[in-house]
Amino acid sequence: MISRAQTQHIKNVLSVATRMGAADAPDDNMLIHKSWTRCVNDYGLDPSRLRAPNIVTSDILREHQEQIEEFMLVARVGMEQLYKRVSGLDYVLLLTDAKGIAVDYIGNEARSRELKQAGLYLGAEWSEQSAGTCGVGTCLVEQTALTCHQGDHFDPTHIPLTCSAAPLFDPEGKFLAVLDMSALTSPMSKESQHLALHLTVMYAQMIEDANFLRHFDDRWILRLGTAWGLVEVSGEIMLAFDDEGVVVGANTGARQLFGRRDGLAGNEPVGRLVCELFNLSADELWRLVRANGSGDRSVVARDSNKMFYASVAVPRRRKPAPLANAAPAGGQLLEHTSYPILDRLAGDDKAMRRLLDQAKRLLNRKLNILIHGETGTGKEVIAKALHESSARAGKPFVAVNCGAIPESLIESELFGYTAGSFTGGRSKGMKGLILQSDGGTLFLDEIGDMPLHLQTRLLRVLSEKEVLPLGADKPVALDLTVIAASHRDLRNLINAGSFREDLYYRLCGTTLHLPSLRDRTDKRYLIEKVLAEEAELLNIEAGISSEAMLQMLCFGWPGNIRQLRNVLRFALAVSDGNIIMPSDLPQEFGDQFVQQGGGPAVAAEPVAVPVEGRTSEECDMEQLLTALMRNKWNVTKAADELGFCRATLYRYMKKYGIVPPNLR
Ligand SMILES: Nc1ncnc2c1ncn2[C@@H]1O[C@H](COP(=O)(O)OP(=O)(O)OP(=O)(O)O)[C@@H](O)[C@H]1O
Repeated sequence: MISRAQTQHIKNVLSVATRMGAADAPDDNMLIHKSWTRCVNDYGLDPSRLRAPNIVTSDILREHQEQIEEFMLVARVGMEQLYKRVSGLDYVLLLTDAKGIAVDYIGNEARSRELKQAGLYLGAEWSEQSAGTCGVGTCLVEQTALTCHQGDHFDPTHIPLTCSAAPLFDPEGKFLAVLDMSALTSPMSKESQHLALHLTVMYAQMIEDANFLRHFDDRWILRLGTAWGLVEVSGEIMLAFDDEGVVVGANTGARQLFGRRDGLAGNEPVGRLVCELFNLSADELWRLVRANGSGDRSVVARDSNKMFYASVAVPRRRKPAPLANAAPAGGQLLEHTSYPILDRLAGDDKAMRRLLDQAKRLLNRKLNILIHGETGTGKEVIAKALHESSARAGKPFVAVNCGAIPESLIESELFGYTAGSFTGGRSKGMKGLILQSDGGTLFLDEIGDMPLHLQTRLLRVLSEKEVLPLGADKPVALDLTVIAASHRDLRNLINAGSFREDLYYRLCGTTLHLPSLRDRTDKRYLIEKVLAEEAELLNIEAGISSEAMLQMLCFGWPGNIRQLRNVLRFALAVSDGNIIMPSDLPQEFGDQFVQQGGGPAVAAEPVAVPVEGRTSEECDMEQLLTALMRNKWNVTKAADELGFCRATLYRYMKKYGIVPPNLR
């Protein structure tokens, strides 16, 4: 049902789109009106056809995320900072890629239904072609920051929204992403969004510059600014150059100064000598490096005659020197990326592989990490693996379950106490768990259960890097990495007032989301791995029958990998031989299998499968059965899921002797 306001909006859009098409009359809302015209004339969109938001599938979303995943890590830090600035104002932050797909999102979880309905959500497609004129889509086309406020939107369903968007470019100057700050409701006047646009532009620039510095962390960086005291920290204009003084990268500010951004004419600074671009001799350039912030730091750009203050930062990381007998000239040395402890945590599950790649890149950075996942998904296991793969391996790894320590003891356990400082304490006092982890990693499991007053003390430990034991008059300095974990969404706890927002931001330098076992596609790998580990403890060789394997693959695993380990331990204990049979599994396995329509359709005779490796035939049968059971034996749906036609699916069923339950 179209409202009166929407009908008026449609008329307005169509009248502008046809008028502008005839004579490109300038007006005060030019960008928006040009976009309406494109939507009608170029993309054939009809404003009277209301569109539901297009949210892509999780597989497609993952593909888009994978394309820019390194950049996303940097952007996430900026987004969290920005969200902190605007929290309580009901804004949502979206990061879209250059195709307009929202690859990252931060919003109020309590309003996630409404936000999803409006398309302000992870996976939403906001290109102009798909959504019409909007903050992200129009920013993508115009490559400039803008606010698309209420009636500026093309689609009448979007007219309650306000969206401020800013473009992000990669270190080569190519369009990379859009940062968008949107709200479901806002005051009528577009001016009300002035600050929102300003903040979006500012954080987009900060993210872009952080990405630039990450990309060129093995190069010299020349920073230029117009304020003398701020030039070391401002990223207004940055050029990366090599040991010969040749520019190898320029940020957006520098590209604008030299009149060129991707595709636009001008003098490309990359490839030229720094001394050619400014009135600087080579000696003066290196003097700037040595001056380290003091002395005369003014330089003048030769093209524009503009004066700037300059500073030069030394490379943060040196490229490894080529090895003797290394690859031929031009060949690349591979970076060392093998971390066996982390690598063994997953098989071929895409989400886990991505998470592990992300984890590897975080190693040895001074970042605290938050791990989120259902109980038993392996949060502590991954925290320990991160510790053991880092330079802190060999130093203490101290795990604390904040939910398991009685509230009355948690303070003394964590912070420790001096002799005689509390009744019932040890006479010599006690070094708390925080201090015990000095030099290593402190793993705080179930951080959401930590009482509020201790959150305040923990925050102080993290920000000041020192701890004050109970009864002590002087704090003790420490150096530690904190990995915190929770199965609950901490943002909900923040909204409910039981978790400190500042502590949350301090803890989540980055967040790793562990998938639940039922969603993992490497269940067979995990079953075989945990079975091998349990068998080794008993000093036996163990295997598993095809049917028991099938029942385990089809099980829902509410207790995740912990439950898997317990089930295998139980099965090995009750098994007659060393091959686990369906009868060795707890009762609920058989029950769930029959409810899903499984049963003795295949491999009535138990067959031991080797713990390592499997044939492609077994794999196909397994996929086939899983798809059939997941779709309640609906052959059409199962075939769709597998990407076969029905006839092919029937052919496979015949080949493996799979009989649907209703025909048995
Ligand atoms: N990748 C893995 N490979 C083998 N075993 C694993 C793996 N991940 C977890 N486990 C096993 O699962 C069990 C639970 O792991 P862990 O304690 O790390 O889970 P958790 O998510 O921290 O649980 P909780 O939220 O209840 O504290 C342990 O027995 C652990 O050995």
